[in-house]
This record gives sequence, structure tokens and C-alpha cells, in this order.
Amino acid sequence: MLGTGSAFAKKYYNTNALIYCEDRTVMLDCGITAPLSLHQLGKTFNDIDALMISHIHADHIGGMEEFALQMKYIFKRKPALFIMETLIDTLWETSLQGGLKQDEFKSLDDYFEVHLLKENRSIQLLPGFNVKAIRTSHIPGKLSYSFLINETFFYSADMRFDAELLDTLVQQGCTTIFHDCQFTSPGAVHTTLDELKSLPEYIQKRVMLMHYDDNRVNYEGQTGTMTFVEQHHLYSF
Ligand SMILES: Nc1ccn([C@@H]2O[C@@H]3COP(=O)(O)O[C@H]3[C@H]2O)c(=O)n1
Ligand SMILES: [Zn+2]
Ligand SMILES: [Zn+2]
Repeated sequence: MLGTGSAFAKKYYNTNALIYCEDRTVMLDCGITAPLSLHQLGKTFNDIDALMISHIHADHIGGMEEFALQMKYIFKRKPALFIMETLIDTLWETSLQGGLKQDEFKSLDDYFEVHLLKENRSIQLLPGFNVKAIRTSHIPGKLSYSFLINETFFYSADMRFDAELLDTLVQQGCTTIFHDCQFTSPGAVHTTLDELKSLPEYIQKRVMLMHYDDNRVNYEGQTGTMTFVEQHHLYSF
């Protein structure tokens, strides 16, 4: 995990991840803190084969300009970008083109090999890396996606509570759920700790908490059977 904190976390950085599958590395979201976190792990952007994006908020895409520029001018390689088609215009038009547009470079394709994700359909993006994008509710009027990886690992990114979805995923064989967790209620745009604690035991035991605020210490021991995902830890499934 490059980071496990919320959008405004300083201690735990933004919730972004590296996924290792076979000999490839996929970055899952690239927020403001991702470049520094990579550096602290002794890695560079050149260690990354592909980037996958959940939605357009700076804690998930704020490091993308640096990623794109380093790949073009330092490493001289075009990484893959796995993204829903519905996010592309917003990402380029309203977030990235201010820094990346220049005479000869006019779209995301000039910086990335763009591969489209499919909604509600698992597709193989790399050997041993199958992803189903699931549209989940986050901010009113804003598209946002969670990911089911290799049919067994669910990564919420940012979503409001959806007990029915979590139940369906577990019934269908999902063994591990990394879920965003806001400590205080109500959870206007995220899922709260109280909501996650209301889940039945058979779901809760699969849930690990991420995207939390810097005051996590106040909630340790109060998370039911759920534990915290830790920054800079490697999890194997
Ligand atoms: N309607 C909104 C929109 C945004 N926010 C806060 O801004 C953050 C953006 O990144 P995030 O991780 O989605 O968390 C959002 C809220 O903290 C919020 O609290 N309410
Ligand atoms: Zn976020
Ligand atoms: Zn968000």
C-alpha cells in the first residue's frame, strides 16, 4: 500500500496501491502523495507497467501529471492506463491538460496506452490480473468505480455504504474487501465505521479498513473484527 489515508490525511498518505501480479506492477490510483510514497519505497515510476484509476479526485489522480511527465521525459516509455471510458474526458479536460497539453501532445493517448475497463464485466488486463469495474455511489453527480480483482479481492476506492453489494460479492466468492472508512457519521460521501460495523460477521471478517483520517489512534480497538490496512505493507492473496 502506497498509502492508506483519506483525501486530507498527512500521516498515512492517500489511499493508493501497487498491485504485483506475475512480473507486472499496476498502480491503483495515483494521488498527490503517490510520488513521494514511491520514492520512500525506493521505487520510481519506471517500476510501474500500468495505472488504474477509480475516479477523479486529487487523492486518486493528483500524482498523474508527474507520472506522465516522468515517463515521457525521463523514462521515455508509455505506460498503460486502465480506465472507464466515462472518466476520460473529465480526467483530461478538467484535470490534466493544464499541465500536459502542448503543441504535439493533445490527449491522454499521447502519454498513456489507454485500455478501457468494462463495467460489471471481468476482463483480463494483464496475465493473472482480471478486473471488473463496478460503478458505486460516491459524490452526487460524479462517476466513481470500485474494483473486483481476480473475482476474489474487492477494492472500494471511495464509496458510500452498500451492504447489498458487499453481500453479493461475498456470496459470489469474494474473500477480501479493502474498504474506505470514515470514522465519523454521517457518511455523506464515504462509508462510515458504524455502517461497516453493522455488517454481519461473515462479511465483516473479510473487511479491512483504508482511506481513514489521521486520528486513527482514537478508533483502534473499536473496529469490530475489522483491522486496518497498513501503509507500506505488502498483502498477499
Ligand atoms: N460533496 C463532498 C465532496 C467532497 N468532500 C470531501 O472532499 C474529499 C475529496 O476526496 P475524497 O476522498 O472523495 O473525500 C472527499 C471528502 O472528504 C465532501 O466531504 N463532500
Ligand atoms: Zn478519496
Ligand atoms: Zn473521492
